[in-house]
Amino acid sequence: MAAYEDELELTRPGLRPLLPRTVVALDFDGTLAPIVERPEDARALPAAVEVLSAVAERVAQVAIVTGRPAADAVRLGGLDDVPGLVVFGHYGLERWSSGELHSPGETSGVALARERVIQLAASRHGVTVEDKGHSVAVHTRQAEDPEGALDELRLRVSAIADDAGLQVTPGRFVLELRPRGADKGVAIRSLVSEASAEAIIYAGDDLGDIPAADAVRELGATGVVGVVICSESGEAVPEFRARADVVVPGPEGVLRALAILTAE
Ligand SMILES: O=P(O)(O)OC[C@H]1O[C@H](O[C@H]2O[C@H](CO)[C@@H](O)[C@H](O)[C@H]2O)[C@H](O)[C@@H](O)[C@@H]1O
Repeated sequence: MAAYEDELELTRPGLRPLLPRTVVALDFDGTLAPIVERPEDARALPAAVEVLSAVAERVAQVAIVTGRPAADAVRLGGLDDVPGLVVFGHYGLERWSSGELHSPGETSGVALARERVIQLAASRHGVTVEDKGHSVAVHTRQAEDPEGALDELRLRVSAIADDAGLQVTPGRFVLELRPRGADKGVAIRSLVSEASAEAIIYAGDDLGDIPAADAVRELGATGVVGVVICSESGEAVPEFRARADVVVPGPEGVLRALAILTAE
């Protein structure tokens, strides 16, 4: 237990006094919610609401920044009980706070992409499509050879994205087709700016979290103290782990680190 505390304090000495002026931002899948076979079965750890509520009392802002629709993350996490929580969904395209969702209108190109990836998945055992409204995700975790299936699909999904005017965001056994422009780095910068924060803690694990980690570093150059936590439950991508100050054992480790950091 002391190890996290030591690591967090050693990584950024003086972080604790800055907590009232700190933003704590977390990814959802793999960071608050353990990875599961089917996206619809993901749930935040039962302790998440209690820990995040306690953190919210000590810091300037608690936020979730996820590739999921914001409302899905709130529902799957039971997060509407966390005071003052802000949830950026679709990598920042959507914003949820105090029960209100701000979401853009229909995103052009998604209907075409949806139709084409459903066709693609239909002939491939274990390849599934998650329809997220503003984006679609092609998952291979349930295929016999998830990595092989992902590799086989990359070029085809890329061609569909080009035709639909969308971008492909790869992740763990998933290729997402989504509107260009939003990324987790933009979301992190706006959270820090809105809160006039002097410190930012970000926890994540996947490729989509890299822009957030890079934003933390860029903000560091402007004097904002930053800590990047990698949630490692056996699947964190090396590119994100390499950017982390602290590696903790999965969602339980993330909650424990936050509880230690914000303990009185
Ligand atoms: O930004 P995140 O909150 O990490 O969301 C990224 C994507 O996560 C989800 O997929 C991942 O988790 C699933 C459930 O554990 C797992 O089955 C899948 O293999 C992972 O890639 C989610 O389904 C996507 O929509 C998110 O964009």
